[in-house]
Amino acid sequence: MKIAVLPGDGIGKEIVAQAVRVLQALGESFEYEWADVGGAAYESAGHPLPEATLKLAMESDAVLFGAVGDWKYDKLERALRPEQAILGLRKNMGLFANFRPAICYEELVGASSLKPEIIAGLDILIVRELTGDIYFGQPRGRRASPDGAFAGADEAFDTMRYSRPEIERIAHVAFQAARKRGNKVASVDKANVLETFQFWKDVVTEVHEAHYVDVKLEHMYVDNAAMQLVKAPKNFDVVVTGNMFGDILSDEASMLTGSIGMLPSASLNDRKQGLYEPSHGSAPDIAGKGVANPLATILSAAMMLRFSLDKAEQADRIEAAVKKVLASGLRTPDIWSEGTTKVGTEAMGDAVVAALAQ
Ligand SMILES: NC(=O)C1=CN([C@@H]2O[C@H](COP(=O)(O)OP(=O)(O)OC[C@H]3O[C@@H](n4cnc5c(N)ncnc54)[C@H](O)[C@@H]3O)[C@@H](O)[C@H]2O)C=CC1
Ligand SMILES: CC(C)CC(=O)C(=O)O
Ligand SMILES: [Mg+2]
Repeated sequence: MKIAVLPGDGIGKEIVAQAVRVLQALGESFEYEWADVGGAAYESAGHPLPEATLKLAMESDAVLFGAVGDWKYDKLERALRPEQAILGLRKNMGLFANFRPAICYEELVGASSLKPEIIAGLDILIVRELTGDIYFGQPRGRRASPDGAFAGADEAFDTMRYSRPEIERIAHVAFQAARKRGNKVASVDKANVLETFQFWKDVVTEVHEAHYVDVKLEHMYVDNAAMQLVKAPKNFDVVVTGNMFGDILSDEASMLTGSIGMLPSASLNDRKQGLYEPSHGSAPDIAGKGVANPLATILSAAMMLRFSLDKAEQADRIEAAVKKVLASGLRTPDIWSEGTTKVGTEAMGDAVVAALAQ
């Protein structure tokens, strides 16, 4: 089985290196092929998603991805900016279903900025639609404002849109995931203001009534959901929402787990092919310092084993090894607290590899 390894930029290289070491320690005969992506590919090939990288990703059984982006590319024309690489991979591979599990490990209850009783035992799953919404909607651009109070002034615009099939398929994914967990789905929208999200709510309701009446469904406006996530996060089981709201809410949810460095993700298409990446970005502020938390990427590799490579037992082994390492008291700076031992990215990788052998 072939894994495309795309480390990307910033801490992407540091954390993916640790995830690959952990995968290699499993004793499986996976084939790995590395390629540049994002800013690194812009430097080496003049484009953030070169054809060869896309071809490799499309032909592989799974993609292990780090992160892309750096402030130094922010003035490039949009098509050449590193972030276009991850957007292009998601669109071209049809990776419409993004799973972001926010689990608070017992040992990290003290690392969260929330009170222990609010987050102890937390296990929620954010199901984010990943190939539609305002991130991909056309038209978009800049122009002279055609009408209104500021007619003639410069303006910029994007388009929020969702089609029925796009909403139906992500709703099915969320309801089916809920059946394997707490049997509860919160569909997050902004139906009180946006036509796109009134449609979202209508279609989710139809899918529910036609196929999943055994699953408890509630609808929640996104502003309320953002508040409820910090007030009473354990009331959630599966959260299903659009691309932009899912992006924002999953970063918020990451702090319920202790750090964004703990939140893995899986992005799947309808062929079981997937891209696996931490939910965070390239963290230019800490890149090159050897302090980034590699656990979100290592846990994403576990999701890859489970969802794309049919190696659920190996996924369990990695997750158990991560728990052992946390129980032993090792912490990267983002999850460090009094009484635990601060280590860097590589030492954390070493510890997970060692725990696998125990
Ligand atoms: N999928 C992707 O490739 C993504 C790329 N980005 C890009 O990443 C760049 C930086 O974006 P930011 O908004 O700063 O978000 P970010 O997620 O990279 O960083 C936000 C904060 O979290 C910290 N952080 C992130 N990952 C960490 C880890 N593993 N261990 C310890 N601390 C960690 C960073 O140091 C920073 O303080 C931008 O160019 C952005 O567009 C952002 C999100 C996703
Ligand atoms: C950089 C964006 C394209 C993506 C993002 O923030 C995410 O997927 O979490
Ligand atoms: Mg994000």
